[in-house]
Amino acid sequence: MSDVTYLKSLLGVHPDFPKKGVTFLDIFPILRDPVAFETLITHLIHHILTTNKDRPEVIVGLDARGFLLGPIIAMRLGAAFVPVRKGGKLPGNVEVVKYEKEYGHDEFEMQAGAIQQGQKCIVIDDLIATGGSASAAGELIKKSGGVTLEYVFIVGLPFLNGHKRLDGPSYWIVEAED
Ligand SMILES: O=P(O)(O)OC[C@H]1O[C@H](OP(=O)(O)OP(=O)(O)O)[C@H](O)[C@@H]1O
Ligand SMILES: Nc1ncnc2[nH]cnc12
Repeated sequence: MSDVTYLKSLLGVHPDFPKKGVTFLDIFPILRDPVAFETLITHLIHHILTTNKDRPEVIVGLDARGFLLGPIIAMRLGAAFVPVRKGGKLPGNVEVVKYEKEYGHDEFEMQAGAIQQGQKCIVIDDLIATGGSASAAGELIKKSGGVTLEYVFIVGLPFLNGHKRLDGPSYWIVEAED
């Protein structure tokens, strides 16, 4: 079985969560299986290193499920990890961007000075739906002077066209069907 088939087989599928009409795709069964989790991380590292000719200097993980992947990937690549958090949770000076997502709206923040001018960044999250969250993270990176090499996800919902809103290339391992 390929990595992709294996990881897809473990995804949880929850119709009408968190609200009617949304089918929630749950990555936690992958994290509960240590072999699957290792497969996932190795797949993402291999993808990042073979697709980007520049080595990433910063892995930007999105609140909350991007926090489960970003630090592991950053450590394996010898890169910095920088969190993008929901509004009001980070101390000190922050950059702020408001955004719409598949089932509501929110606010993302990044600590001022977390990314140095010109640093090469990869955005990591569990899933891209409308692309609102990832594009807000891209805006925060730009405001901080960073450059986004790629947006990387476990799951993509390409029928929602979220990837078309991003200012750079994107990749997902598993494609969800409409
Ligand atoms: O492409 P979008 O339409 O923006 O949707 C994708 C985002 O939605 C989910 O996070 P959520 O905001 O639900 O936060 P959580 O991780 O704290 O549950 C998911 O983890 C992505 O970050
Ligand atoms: N369909 C979905 N499943 C899981 N997380 C999501 N975030 C936004 N849309 C989602």
